Amino acid sequence: MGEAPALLVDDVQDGALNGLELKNVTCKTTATVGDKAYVIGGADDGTLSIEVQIFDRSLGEWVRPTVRGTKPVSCNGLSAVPLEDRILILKKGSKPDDQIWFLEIDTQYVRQQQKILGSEVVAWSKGVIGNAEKPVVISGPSGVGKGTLISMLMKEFPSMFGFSVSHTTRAPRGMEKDGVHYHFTEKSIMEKEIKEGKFLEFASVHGNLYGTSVEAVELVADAGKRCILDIDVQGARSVRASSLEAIFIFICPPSMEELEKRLRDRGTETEEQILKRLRNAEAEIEQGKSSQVFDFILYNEKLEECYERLKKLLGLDGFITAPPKSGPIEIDLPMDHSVSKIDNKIIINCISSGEKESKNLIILDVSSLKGGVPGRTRGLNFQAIGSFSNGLNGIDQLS
Ligand SMILES: Nc1ncnc2c1ncn2[C@@H]1O[C@H](COP(=O)(O)OP(=O)(O)OP(=O)(O)O)[C@@H](O)[C@H]1O
Ligand SMILES: Nc1nc2c(ncn2[C@@H]2O[C@H](COP(=O)(O)O)[C@@H](O)[C@H]2O)c(=O)[nH]1
Repeated sequence: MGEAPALLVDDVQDGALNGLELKNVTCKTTATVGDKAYVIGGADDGTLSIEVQIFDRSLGEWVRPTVRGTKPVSCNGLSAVPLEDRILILKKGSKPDDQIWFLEIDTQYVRQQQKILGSEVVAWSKGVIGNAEKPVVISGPSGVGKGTLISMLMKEFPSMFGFSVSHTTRAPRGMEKDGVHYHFTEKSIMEKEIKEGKFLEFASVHGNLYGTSVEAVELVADAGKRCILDIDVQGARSVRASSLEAIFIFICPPSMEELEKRLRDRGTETEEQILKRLRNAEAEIEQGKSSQVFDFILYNEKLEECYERLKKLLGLDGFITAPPKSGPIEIDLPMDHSVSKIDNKIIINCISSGEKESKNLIILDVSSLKGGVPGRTRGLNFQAIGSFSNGLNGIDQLS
């Protein structure tokens, strides 16, 4: 049986937190986890995003953490519910797709960032109802046919897959477009952005810097599509170690001779580059076959056969046309609500004007949360009880 409902929202409307004065507090909320009180709300300096400050009770001092992820824009009020490794934030008076957020405070990603920076880090991720399909990471030596296979998949299933557009410091090839094939950038800029935590992974490949930005993966998720990442083995290893749950596929050439032929026939690299890519290919193939990173290895000998096996792996064999795309499920929370928590259930009590008590409840189940950075916490489930004037977006009311 669950414990008695406990109101965990601690609005600091009176400007005081445990006897400490807070200046200009408007629409701020605190959530206490252990010795730390997280003060979350609109910035005092007039910026539009929600800011975070931490009061460390054990040290008796304020800490301004490094904040990773896209910050939510400020709103008319916030509720905060501490969970194990993150704080659930419900935004009042925001659009349905912008109401549920998580402030990660002790997730794998946050701990990793704290280790790198040696200071306090928190990270924002948006709450997503249900479970989206896992992203697909495709790796393999240069010239094996990754891009060709991905193009075929995107052409056949345009509404299902979205490509994660990487950043690179290499020069564009003839037909390549900035922002479509890659974000072409400069080394110094990319290095600065890596330090700022904008990249999910990055690696030096064949003498240039390549990386997947958190935003590149978020953009695909926002479009309701399954993300495909075309990255090298080092990048795949980094993603495997991150909080992003994905399927990892390694594409192998039938032989080194065939790989060389494909690279030469493609005609996009200089002789020096071809030789460098072939040298690197031997080590990549060895790592791809022996490492624990990859879930599947596909040999790309005959293109059509390899493509059919790829579709089978992704559960797409037998699809005559792409399955219909369903929009994201959203809940439209009313402006007036109170929040409590019983076990893994967050009870949102929706109070209509004139009512003292409400019979309208939304119950958010946070028992199966997954992931976090880059940008999204998935696995939220919900149940709606009663009649809602605001209604639920994208789903029928359950009772
Ligand atoms: N099974 C195949 N048989 C013959 N040629 C192939 C096959 N698969 C791909 N190719 C050709 O090989 C060349 C390299 O393919 P592609 O550019 O897709 O490789 P890649 O793995 O994406 O390389 P990179 O990592 O350098 O981007 C292309 O010209 C493509 O048309
Ligand atoms: N670790 C990463 N590797 C990447 C990324 N984007 C591409 N790549 C890999 O680089 C090589 C070379 O690509 P090319 O376009 O110059 O031929 C190839 O193996 C790609 O898979 C990335 O974001 N991160």
